[in-house]
Amino acid sequence: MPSPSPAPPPVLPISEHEDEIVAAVDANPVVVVIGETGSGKSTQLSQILHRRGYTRRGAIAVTQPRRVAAVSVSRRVAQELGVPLGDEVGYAIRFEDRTSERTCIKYLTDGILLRESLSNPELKQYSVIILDEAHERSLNTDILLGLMKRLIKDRASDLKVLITSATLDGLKVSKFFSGCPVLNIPGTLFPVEKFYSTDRPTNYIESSLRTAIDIHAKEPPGDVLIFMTGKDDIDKMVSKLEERIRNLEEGSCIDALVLPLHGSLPPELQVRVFAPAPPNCRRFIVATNVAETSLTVDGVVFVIDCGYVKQRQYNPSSGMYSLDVVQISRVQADQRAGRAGRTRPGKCYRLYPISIYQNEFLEATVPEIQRSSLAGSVLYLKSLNLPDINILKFDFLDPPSRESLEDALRQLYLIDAIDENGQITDVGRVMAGICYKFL
Ligand SMILES: Nc1ncnc2c1ncn2[C@@H]1O[C@H](COP(=O)(O)OP(=O)(O)OP(=O)(O)O)[C@@H](O)[C@H]1O
Repeated sequence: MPSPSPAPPPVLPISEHEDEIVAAVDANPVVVVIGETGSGKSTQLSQILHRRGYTRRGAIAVTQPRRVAAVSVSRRVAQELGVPLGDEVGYAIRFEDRTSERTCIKYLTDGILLRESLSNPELKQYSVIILDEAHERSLNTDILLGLMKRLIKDRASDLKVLITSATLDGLKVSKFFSGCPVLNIPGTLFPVEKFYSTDRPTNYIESSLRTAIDIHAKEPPGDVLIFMTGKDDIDKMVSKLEERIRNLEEGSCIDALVLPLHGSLPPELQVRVFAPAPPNCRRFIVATNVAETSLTVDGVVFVIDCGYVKQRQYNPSSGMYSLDVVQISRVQADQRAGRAGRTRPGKCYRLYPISIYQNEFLEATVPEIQRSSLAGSVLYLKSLNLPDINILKFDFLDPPSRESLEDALRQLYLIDAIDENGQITDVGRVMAGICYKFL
């Protein structure tokens, strides 16, 4: 089968800093790369290092906190290099491994990299590990940050680690990695104009609907990405939006197609959003925060951001999780806005006043590690058999509370996963394998 014809290489802000990036990577085991949304971190860094010979000794792994991002970014990189997906460029996500022995650029979820390190703690198959979207502060990425810190001591001569983020506090990460260099890549590709509401709406679904219909009626062609908090809101939004579009006067607007996008959608339905829009048709993509980072949906010009997200919160005193709708952080708001302006100028409608963005939103999302049960992660760390590891003193970028670490140890002891000395049991090892099989 002939290879797909290569897309013209984009001149992205990051491409203009290729020499500087390569010089920093040549000279240091760890480099932090901070770049604005759409500057090219996810798609270009791996290609730059591949071009400069870093795949001669091993593959480049690029982690993503979300499956849909691992698939879509690897697809884009394969397209840019003009190779079939699964050959030199591939991806590995839960239940799906699209790589071969020839794969030298591999996109994978952070959970899959953790699973790989269970059977191969030194991750010798990789010459470069890029932890992408570190600002998301997923639990798995935070554990990987700690593991990378150990790993580069053992593999200082043959492993490079890059940590990339749109907004992560570079100095803090640099300090964590003993003062490693931080490269700030300025510049975005296209401008995104931001509009704020004067008040917080009482009903964000209704307000998003009104804004979407307004765009459809008044704005030139361009797809609309609408952020909702979860599947239930998305289902409601999709059916109401379809109904309102049906009720518009015939011929008053171009055609419309409404597509949901969330983590529990089967992959074949998720990828529908990456297919080109039918001619003369505006697509409305109604998504959770799976669309917040790394994704480029070609055609998206307008973003509607309700300012909320559904977040799991663990309470170690009760041992219970709650699922709460909470305000997003400024980092998340900027990531959401950054989904527009990637292939052309865009507009972002924030359904909250600028004062809320500036004064009420937290600067960054609370790291998942500080709001999760750590039983699975502690079990994982124990199963690695790392020498001299003390879980209560494991080197985390933002350490979880002692209470949640002790809670995790207690829970693991109660289910016989560790013994009274804190050593992992045979049962614990089986459990760790099962946990990470499903990541
Ligand atoms: N599937 C795609 N279709 C069209 N253009 C794309 C696609 N994927 C990437 N691009 C182009 O490449 C640019 C860089 O994308 P990339 O994902 O590498 O940026 P990034 O810096 O990682 O952004 P973010 O931090 O927002 O994830 C986009 O702004 C867009 O112009």
